[in-house]
Amino acid sequence: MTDQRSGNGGGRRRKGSAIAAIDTGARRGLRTRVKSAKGRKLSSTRWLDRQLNDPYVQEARRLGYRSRAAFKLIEINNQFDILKPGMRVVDLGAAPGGWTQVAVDMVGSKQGRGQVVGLDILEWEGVPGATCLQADFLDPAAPAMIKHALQGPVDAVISDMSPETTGHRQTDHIRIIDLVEHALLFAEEVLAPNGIFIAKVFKGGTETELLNRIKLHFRVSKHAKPPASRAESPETYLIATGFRGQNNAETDIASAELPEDQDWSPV
Ligand SMILES: C[S@@+](CC[C@H](N)C(=O)[O-])C[C@H]1O[C@@H](n2cnc3c(N)ncnc32)[C@H](O)[C@@H]1O
Repeated sequence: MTDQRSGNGGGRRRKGSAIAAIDTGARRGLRTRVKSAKGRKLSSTRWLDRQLNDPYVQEARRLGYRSRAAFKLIEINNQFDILKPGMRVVDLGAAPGGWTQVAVDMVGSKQGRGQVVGLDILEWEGVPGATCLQADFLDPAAPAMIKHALQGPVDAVISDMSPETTGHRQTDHIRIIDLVEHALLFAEEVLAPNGIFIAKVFKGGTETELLNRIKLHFRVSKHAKPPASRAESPETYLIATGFRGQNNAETDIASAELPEDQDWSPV
């Protein structure tokens, strides 16, 4: 995976070796530390301390991943065998780019296979091998912007989008569900038959309506909390596979038009 790495940093990396390194006891250490902090707000010193002691943070730095979140996608993929060479992937809530880097590696877009399009509301640095866009996904023009960048129907829509949390459980829940619903509607438009949808949700909060919709459009749906997801975080991931394919993705993507009053060029 040496040349497939999309970020900074040097050294060679074999497939899965990052996770293997963390698996050897370090993850157990992480769990202990995180549990001890559970329920308490961390001071900036303790936050820094936790960052320095977090093996995922250290491993991300060593391997040139832009975020420790990269390992969540690697672990989800290890568990569900989702991303494969040649796939076309849309990554929502992509900044600073950890998932995008992993997706680029897995589909082989740097070697001319597959395609990765990432989007975030924040300013972010482009990831080599991916088309990186900056826009609010809730902006009505954002789906057209992504479709415009796509070269055909999508195999996986993956969303790690999360709103800024307020600490108020119900507000945070409503905000993330809103993002997931928009991501799901978009996935229903662009996915190829058998496509995959992954989205971050908050535990205990996946609305029945949302789950019913997922069941209608996908053959299998599950929840997963990868080990890299901090134990005290309410986040969990919804994994839906086997898109039933009742759409016009090919035509819809090919005919997407952008409003002219804005600069839509990739970052
Ligand atoms: C947990 S971070 C994603 C980390 C990323 N997956 C990685 O591996 O580096 C969540 C992201 O969701 C983005 N986000 C939240 N609301 C958004 C929106 N309305 N449109 C686009 N991105 C959004 C945030 O800006 C943030 O970068």
